[in-house]
Amino acid sequence: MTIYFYKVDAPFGCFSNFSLHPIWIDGVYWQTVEHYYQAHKFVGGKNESAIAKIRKAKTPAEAAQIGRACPHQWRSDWDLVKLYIMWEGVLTKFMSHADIQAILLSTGEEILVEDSPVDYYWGCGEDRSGLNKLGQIIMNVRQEIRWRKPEHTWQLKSSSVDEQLTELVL
Ligand SMILES: Nc1c(N[C@@H]2O[C@H](COP(=O)(O)O)[C@@H](O)[C@H]2O)[nH]c(=O)[nH]c1=O
Repeated sequence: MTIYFYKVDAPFGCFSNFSLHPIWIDGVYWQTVEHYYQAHKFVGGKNESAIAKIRKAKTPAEAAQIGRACPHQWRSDWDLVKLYIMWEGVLTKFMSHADIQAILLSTGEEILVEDSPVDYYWGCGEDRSGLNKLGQIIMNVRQEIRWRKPEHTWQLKSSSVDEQLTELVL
């Protein structure tokens, strides 16, 4: 069963980047992943003062509004780095908050889809044909957490460390 998420106050709303789960990255505090993601459009760009404005934005919607304005001021490599920035923010979020990490792991192998009616890159768009990059990142993070926390890795539970190493080497 595919799990669709989008609005923070709807089921699986904690998967949205707008959910109020702060993160610390490189000693810097961000109120939400959305604040972190939007601010990074301006790192090394022509208008670095936007970073502080986005960091202080009262809501993730406000952070997005500032971040989406003036695309000509974004860093020139934004399209190259945005997937990595998003992955880092989302991984940090689910590593930092045990309650939502448990919700993520409880989804097993279900497909996760950001059900945005307007975004065909991060979400699936109105007709659900979009790329769903955010859903893909969250599924990747789910697997990453299982690898980092072997107690969640049910596939490996039955075999010993020696057996696992042999499997990896062969
Ligand atoms: N959840 C959610 C949104 N979706 C988020 O917007 C971000 C993409 O922004 P951009 O790259 O600037 O188009 C990304 O984090 C995506 O998950 N947008 C919204 O306006 N409202 C919302 O409730």
